[in-house]
Amino acid sequence: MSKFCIGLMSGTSLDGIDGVIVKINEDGRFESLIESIYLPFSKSLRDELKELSESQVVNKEKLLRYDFLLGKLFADCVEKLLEKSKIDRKEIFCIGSHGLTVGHFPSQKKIFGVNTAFTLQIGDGDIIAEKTGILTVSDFRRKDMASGGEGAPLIPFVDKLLFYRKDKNVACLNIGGIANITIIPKNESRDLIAFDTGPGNYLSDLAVKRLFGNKHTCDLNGNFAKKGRVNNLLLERIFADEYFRKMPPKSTGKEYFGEDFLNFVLQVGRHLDFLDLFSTISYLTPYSIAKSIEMFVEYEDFPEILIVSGGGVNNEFFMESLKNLLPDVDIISSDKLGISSDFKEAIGFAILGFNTLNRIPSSIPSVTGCSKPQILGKISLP
Ligand SMILES: Nc1ncnc2c1ncn2[C@@H]1O[C@H](COP(=O)(O)OP(=O)(O)OP(=O)(O)O)[C@@H](O)[C@H]1O
Ligand SMILES: CC(=O)N[C@H]1[C@@H]2OC[C@@H](O2)[C@@H](O)[C@@H]1O[C@H](C)C(=O)O
Repeated sequence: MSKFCIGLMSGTSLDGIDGVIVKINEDGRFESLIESIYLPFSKSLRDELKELSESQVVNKEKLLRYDFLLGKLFADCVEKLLEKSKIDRKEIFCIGSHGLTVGHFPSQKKIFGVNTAFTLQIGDGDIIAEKTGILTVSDFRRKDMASGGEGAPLIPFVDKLLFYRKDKNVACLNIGGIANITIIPKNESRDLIAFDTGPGNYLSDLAVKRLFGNKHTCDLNGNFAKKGRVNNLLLERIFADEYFRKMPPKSTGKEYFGEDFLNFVLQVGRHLDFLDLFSTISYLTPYSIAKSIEMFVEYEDFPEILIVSGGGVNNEFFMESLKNLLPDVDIISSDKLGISSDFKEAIGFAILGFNTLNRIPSSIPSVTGCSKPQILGKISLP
């Protein structure tokens, strides 16, 4: 019998909460999207979350209170989903909640002789379970990290489930705050490869505000970027960043491709016209994605189709640049294949929650570098 599951996601763009109700069959296969909702954060909440997730100095009390606050906002999102869908909460098998990442430090650092690496997503699962009365799985990344993995990306499991094809190598690209890809070889005996390619909407959102004023929350449809000309010298200088040279598994975050990175680019490109400067910053996203895919040119896994999701699908400059950079790849939005590009990750966390409760491992060693496939997350009983 298939089951209703709820997925909740709040990503690195800090724009709001995506929530879905999906139907999953007993083998763990996605059947259909039943309901979806997007709850944007207010401007002042965004600013607080930005401070919390970017500042090096953490206000302990603020961190803990926001852990609670987000738990409550995620629970509100569940209530809205139930109301909209008219589904009784007793019919929901589980909630899978990603939370909101406030820190992600996957590279090893020795403290008191011990190698450490960890990640933190807030929006406590206990609060969600208590307020909704529904079994909740949260905190998905830490078990992977505990076994030596990067803790990200986790959606590749879902990408394979949704998009695997026998006849073609497929790549799934999500352009969220950070961009990431999953390469799914048609030859099932080959390993899945997935990693964060680098910047995504977050860097573009920061740059648009800095260069064109705070009234802009993003580069709507890529309109500013389309007006400028990419400066190749600046592009090569910023593409020289060591993250782009690293081999997968690798993951990154706003700590890396955020304010500090933007300050560096603005400093190096200070002599440029604002539109050209912005176009170049923006171009770094499709350029680094295309270069990541080109790495596979010599391999049998080179993707013939690129299925794109995430808010970046709406950025025409990103999409047009990708098409020019990858002329041999068929680039389509996941919407064309029946998976909402806005809600793919929320759908993913509903599936990951279902996996946990069915003891299905969701992390993949070839993707995150964990020592063995892990059953992820923490379970909060209602
Ligand atoms: N019409 C549009 N034009 C340009 N950009 C857009 C448009 N609509 C959404 N975006 C971009 O998409 C972003 C939100 O993307 P998304 O919801 O995929 O991010 P996320 O889930 O926070 O990211 P992540 O996958 O990194 O966790 C916005 O911050 C904005 O930059
Ligand atoms: C630590 C963290 O929150 N990482 C996110 C982030 O946003 C995109 C990219 O960086 C990806 O690695 C990941 O999210 C998706 C949902 C994932 O785990 O697949």
